[in-house]
Amino acid sequence: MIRLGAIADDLTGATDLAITLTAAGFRSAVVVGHEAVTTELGEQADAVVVALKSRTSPVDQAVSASLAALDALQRIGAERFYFKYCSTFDSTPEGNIGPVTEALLDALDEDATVVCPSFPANGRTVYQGHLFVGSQPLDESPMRHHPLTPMTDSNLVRLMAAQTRATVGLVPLQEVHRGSSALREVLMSRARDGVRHLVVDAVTDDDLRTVAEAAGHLKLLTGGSGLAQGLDGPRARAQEPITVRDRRRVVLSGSASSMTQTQVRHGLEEGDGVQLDPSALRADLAGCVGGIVARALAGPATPFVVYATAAPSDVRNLDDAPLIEEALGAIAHDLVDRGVDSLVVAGGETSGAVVSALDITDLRLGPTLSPGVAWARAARRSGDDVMVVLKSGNFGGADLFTTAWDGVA
Ligand SMILES: Nc1ncnc2c1ncn2[C@@H]1O[C@H](COP(=O)(O)OP(=O)(O)O)[C@@H](O)[C@H]1O
Ligand SMILES: O=C(O)[C@@H](O)C(=O)COP(=O)(O)O
Repeated sequence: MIRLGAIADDLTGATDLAITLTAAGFRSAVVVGHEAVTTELGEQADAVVVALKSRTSPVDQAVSASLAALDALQRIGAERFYFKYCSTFDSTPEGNIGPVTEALLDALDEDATVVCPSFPANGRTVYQGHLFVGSQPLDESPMRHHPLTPMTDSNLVRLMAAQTRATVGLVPLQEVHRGSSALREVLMSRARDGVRHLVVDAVTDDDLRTVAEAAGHLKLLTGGSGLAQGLDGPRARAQEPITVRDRRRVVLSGSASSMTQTQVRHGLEEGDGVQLDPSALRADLAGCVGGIVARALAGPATPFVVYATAAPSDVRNLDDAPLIEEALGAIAHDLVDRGVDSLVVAGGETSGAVVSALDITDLRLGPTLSPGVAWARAARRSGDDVMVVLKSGNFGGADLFTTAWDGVA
């Protein structure tokens, strides 16, 4: 019987959470969409994370996909749940974090939950309800210019209140520092007073462990992956061995995040690459894909980086986003068809597109490269496996695109 059922609003978020759950001693599996949740999986894993692509989808679609995932997880025995969203609270003014949390609480007949995106290992902390990225408030960080979910406020209470009709309240750090028993009393009493979404401050991993312990009575937790450090798995040895046979090292980057831009520039200095040109893609998608695949296969570039954005000025028209995703998915498909057995993919939406083009059903996490970034063995519906790193936009060091293969190749 699985101990934890999780729902992640994008793919990199799902792998990020599974990395933390694996470290916390859960045998974890990431599955793509609710249809891939099976009874066998429930027997093999202690935690199942359903990866959705719902972060920027219309609210009603995000809600129905999340409820379908909840239902599938309940069917394989899950009684405790985790809604994973971005540690930078990536969302639109109307959702989808608020409406999905609300719908999950209703379906579970629960009064309240915590809202806890803090992830100190990657510089995301929450103080007095304000989300910081490193030393900058969220709205002064590069997230202000994110192409799909620009974040122009750092106040989580205000952001969440705009996305839900229910009451949102703040549990400040002082309450967290009183320890888990006292904090649990606070969470319970605020819930009795009708506060449904409890934004809890946390600036260190210790704070997160206190929050997780205090929230032990809640059926639903919500947050980034950091909060999951405080969950106790059955301590199974859970990491998947990763083996890469093919020498070619290809990075597919649709991410427009500032860390990815640094990684793209570094990768181009160390290896080779090509930038996607939306107008050329629009004119002849198949021709562009074929040309790029041929160049990547000519290798052995270390690495070969296919990228959409190397500088903020590269993002000219957001309407190009689906075309870029389609192209990167098609490139991934052709490369794997021709024997490439490992790919580093940057960006959550982009990872969703690549995973769907490769018809991947589930992922098991292998060695970690940096907080929130790890290799995974991805099982395809066709029966073969491919090794992937699905990198969240702002995660990983500057040299990730060159060093990712050290130790597995
Ligand atoms: N130059 C560009 N022009 C238009 N859209 C872009 C460009 N670069 C990236 N995108 C789109 O922006 C989105 C980036 O989201 P994602 O893959 O989640 O990465 P991140 O959140 O790290 O930026 C994708 O849909 C991608 O196709
Ligand atoms: O919590 C996080 O920051 C990540 O797991 C995540 O969700 C990042 O999303 P993308 O930047 O869209 O990859």
